[in-house]
Amino acid sequence: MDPILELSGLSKVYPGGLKALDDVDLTIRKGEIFALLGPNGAGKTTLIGAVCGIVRPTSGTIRAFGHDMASDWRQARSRIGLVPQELATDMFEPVRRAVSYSRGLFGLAPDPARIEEILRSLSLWDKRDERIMALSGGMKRRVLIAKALAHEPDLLFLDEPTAGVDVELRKGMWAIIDEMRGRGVTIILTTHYIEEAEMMADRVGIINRGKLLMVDEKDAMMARLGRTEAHITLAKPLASLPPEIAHFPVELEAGGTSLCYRGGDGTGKGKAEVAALTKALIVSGIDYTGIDTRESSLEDIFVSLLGEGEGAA
Ligand SMILES: Nc1ncnc2c1ncn2[C@@H]1O[C@H](COP(=O)(O)OP(=O)(O)OP(=O)(O)O)[C@@H](O)[C@H]1O
Repeated sequence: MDPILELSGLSKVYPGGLKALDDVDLTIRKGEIFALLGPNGAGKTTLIGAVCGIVRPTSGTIRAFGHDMASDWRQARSRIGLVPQELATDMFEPVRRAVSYSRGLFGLAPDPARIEEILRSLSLWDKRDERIMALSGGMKRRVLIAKALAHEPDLLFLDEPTAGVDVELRKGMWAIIDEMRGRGVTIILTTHYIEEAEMMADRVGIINRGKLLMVDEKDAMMARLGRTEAHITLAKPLASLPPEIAHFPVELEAGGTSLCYRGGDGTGKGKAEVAALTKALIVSGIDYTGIDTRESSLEDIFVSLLGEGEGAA
C-alpha cells in the first residue's frame, strides 16, 4: 500500500463546543476512489476542510504526500484539488479565464493547451467565453471541477459532486470521475447518495457525528454485512415451522401465511440457500405461490450501522 494521505487522531471542536470530528484515523491509498458517506452534519465537509487548510484541527495530525500539513503544508497543498459544494466567486468571469486563474493561483505557468483539454473533457469548450453566472447549474458544477483540475492535482476532493443534479448529469459526472481515476488521480468524494458510492468507490468510509464508524473495501463491506432476504408466500398458512426446514434461517410471518428467510453474506450465497429452501419445501409437501427475493444494498448496511450508532449514543 502506498499512502497518499494519513489522518491520525484528527479532532475538530468548533467554537461553541460542537465536536465535528472525533479522533479520526484514516489512510488513503494512492490511486483509489474513496467515498466518505454520512448524513447531514456528520463531519464530511469539516474533514475535507481540515486537509485543504480551510479548517484548523483542534488536535491530531494530517500527513499528505509525506508532508506534515501543520508545519509543511505548502509542498502538499499544491498537489491537492478541491471541488467545493458551491461556487463562491468568479461569477462575473468568463469560464476560460476563471479556470486559467485557478492554475495561476498555485504558481503554475499558464498552459492554454492544458486548459483547453480540461474544458473539452468537461464539455465546456463551447462555453469558454461565457460568464459563469450565465451557465446552468450543471455547467457551473463542471466549472468547479475544471478549476480544481487546472493545477493538475494528484489528490482530488469532491464534496457532494452530484448533489441536486439530474440523473443524466450525475452519470456524466461519474464518467468524468472515472476518467480522472484512469489518469492516476486519487479521489475522495463525499456523498449522500449511497448509489454513487456503490457505483464508484473502491473503499467506503462511514462517518456519523464526527466518528468514522467503519472503513472497508466496498465489496468486502457488502460481503460482510450484506444479506439476502426472501419472502415466500405459502399456499396454505402454517401454524408452526416444520422440522424439515428448521435448519434454514427462516421464520413464519404474517400469521403463518408467509415464510421469511434472512441469511447469506452479500456474495450470492443467500440466493443459493433460498433455492435449496424452496426444494426442501416441495419435498416436504409445502406449496407456495410466490417468492420475493432481495439482496441488501450498501444503503441497508449504512442505515443499520447508523441505527447502531444512535443506540450507542
Ligand atoms: N464554522 C462552524 N462553526 C460551528 N459549527 C460548525 C461549523 N461548520 C460546521 N459546523 C458543524 O459541524 C458539524 C459537521 O458539519 P459538516 O459541514 O462537516 O458536516 P457534513 O457531513 O459535511 O454535512 P452535509 O452533508 O450537510 O454537508 C455540523 O453539526 C455543523 O453544524
